[in-house]
Amino acid sequence: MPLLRSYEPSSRSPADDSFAVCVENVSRHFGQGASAAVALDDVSFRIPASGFAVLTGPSGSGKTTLLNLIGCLDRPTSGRILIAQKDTSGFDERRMTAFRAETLGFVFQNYNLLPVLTAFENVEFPLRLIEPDRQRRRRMVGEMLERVGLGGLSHRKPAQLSGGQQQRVAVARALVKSPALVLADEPTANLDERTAIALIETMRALQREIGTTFLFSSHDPRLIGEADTHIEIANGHLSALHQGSRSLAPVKETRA
Ligand SMILES: Nc1ncnc2c1ncn2[C@@H]1O[C@H](COP(=O)(O)OP(=O)(O)OP(=O)(O)O)[C@@H](O)[C@H]1O
Repeated sequence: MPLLRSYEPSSRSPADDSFAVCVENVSRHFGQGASAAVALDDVSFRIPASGFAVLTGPSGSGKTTLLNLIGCLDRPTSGRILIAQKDTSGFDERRMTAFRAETLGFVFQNYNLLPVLTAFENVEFPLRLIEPDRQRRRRMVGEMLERVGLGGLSHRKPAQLSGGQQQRVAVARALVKSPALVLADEPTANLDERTAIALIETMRALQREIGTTFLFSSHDPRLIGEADTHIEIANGHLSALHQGSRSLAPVKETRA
């Protein structure tokens, strides 16, 4: 039986289950006094579960700040963020770390693979925290590397792989634990056109197969064109939210 599994959220209600991410009235301020900066100001939106979402905005608009908050790498100054029906605002550091390991996968513009490890070991690395059975872990890694088209190259180290192949290793590493949400920061920025298209197709196929939700920060029109949800931010505010072919007004939430 294939080891790739569909993500099954610990449901509270059918209404909750339909969203992988709920950002509710989130603000993030940095510094104080004259040096204070408002990176995000009262931002609210939702990303449906098992979808392809893209986040766009001009330089300095707050994209990285928002991805860091959703990735549980930072905390909002006010507001709250629910991921896979879990309110992350009450998490202490230990819970944040465990939640990241279990629920989130990350793909970076510069791949961020560990250079001393092979492709296989890079993909296996995040599983060590959550899958103690070595045999099972190795089967999951092998299956995922096959799935991204790198079955024959699993013994190679990152320096022996092309940029596109390295990014496939990074996608396999992010997806091997079937996370609820994968956050990807400009994943196609360093790839040529053909390689980028092939990577987008692979991510889309895996998203449909596993049911993981993807949230990309990207300027890539091919990724934006593929998105089910398009979140636009400008100057720390939600400027537009497009879902499917519809364009929705920014969602204003009141806290429960
Ligand atoms: N640690 C910080 N301290 C002070 N200001 C910050 C900090 N991090 C971000 N900012 C400010 O918050 C705003 C949003 O920054 P952010 O990095 O989120 O933008 P971005 O949309 O990701 O930009 P880019 O596309 O250029 O990477 C900017 O004005 C930035 O200067």
